[in-house]
Amino acid sequence: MRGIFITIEGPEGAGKTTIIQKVAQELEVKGMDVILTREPGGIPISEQIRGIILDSGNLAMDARTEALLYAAARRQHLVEKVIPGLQSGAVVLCDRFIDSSLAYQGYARGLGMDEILSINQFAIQELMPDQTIYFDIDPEIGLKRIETNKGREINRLDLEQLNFHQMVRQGYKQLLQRFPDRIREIDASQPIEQVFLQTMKMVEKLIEENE
Ligand SMILES: Nc1ncnc2c1ncn2[C@@H]1O[C@H](COP(=O)(O)OP(=O)(O)OP(=O)(O)O)[C@@H](O)[C@H]1O
Ligand SMILES: Cc1cn([C@H]2C[C@H](O)[C@@H](COP(=O)(O)O)O2)c(=O)[nH]c1=O
Repeated sequence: MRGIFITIEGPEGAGKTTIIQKVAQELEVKGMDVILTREPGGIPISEQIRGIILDSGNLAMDARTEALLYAAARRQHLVEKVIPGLQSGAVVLCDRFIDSSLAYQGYARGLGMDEILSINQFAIQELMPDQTIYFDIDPEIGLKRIETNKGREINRLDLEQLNFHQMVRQGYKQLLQRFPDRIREIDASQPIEQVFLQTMKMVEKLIEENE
C-alpha cells in the first residue's frame, strides 16, 4: 500500500503555498487523508536546519554547505514524515523538494545539476515524487508579490539579485525538459482561482490514476 507523493515547485512568490493549502483543504473536504508539508522544514529537526540556512543574517554561507544542509533537512523530513505518510496511504503534498536543490544550488549557484542530483540520491534513496507541479512566474512579478505580502519574512535567498532568481527560473525550465513525464507546468501569473482549478485538475487526475 502506498499513497501519492506530489511536490510543488517554482520561483519565489509563484503562489505555491497559497495554492497547495487550498488543494489540501479541498481534498480533505472530499474525505481524503492529506499530509501538507514543506521543505526545508516540516518536522522539528528540518525546521531547525531551515533556520540555519535561511535566517543566518549577514553570515556568508558556502554554496556546498548550503546544498548539503538542504539535503540533510530533506533526508530527515523524508524519514520522519513523508515515508510514513505514504506508507499510511495518504496524499503527501510537499511545498518544494529535490527540484528546488537542482534549480537553486545546481543551476543558479552553479554547482552543477548532476552533482546536486548525486548528493541528493544519497539522501532520498530513489524516492522521487509521483508528480511535480511547476508554477512558472517571471521573478520580477514573484518578488513584487512577496514584497507586498506583509505576513512573510524576507529570507537570505530572497535577498539574492534578480539575476539569481532569473537563473532559478531557467534551471526549472531545464528540469521540465529533463523530466517531462514527472513535471507539469502551470502559468502562475494567472489569477489565483485559475491556478487553483488547474492544479486541482492535475492532482485529481493523478489520484484517479492511482486508484
Ligand atoms: N496567482 C496569484 N496572483 C496574485 N497574487 C498571488 C497569486 N498567488 C499568490 N499570490 C500572492 O503572492 C504572495 C506570495 O504567495 P505564496 O506565499 O503562496 O508564494 P510562494 O510561491 O509560496 O512563495 P515562496 O516560495 O517565496 O515562499 C502572497 O501574498 C499571495 O497571496
Ligand atoms: C528546498 C529548497 C529550497 N531552497 C530555497 C528556496 C527558497 O528561497 C527557500 C525556501 O523558502 P520558501 O519560502 O519556503 O519557499 O529555500 C533552495 O535553495 N534549495 C532547496 O533545496
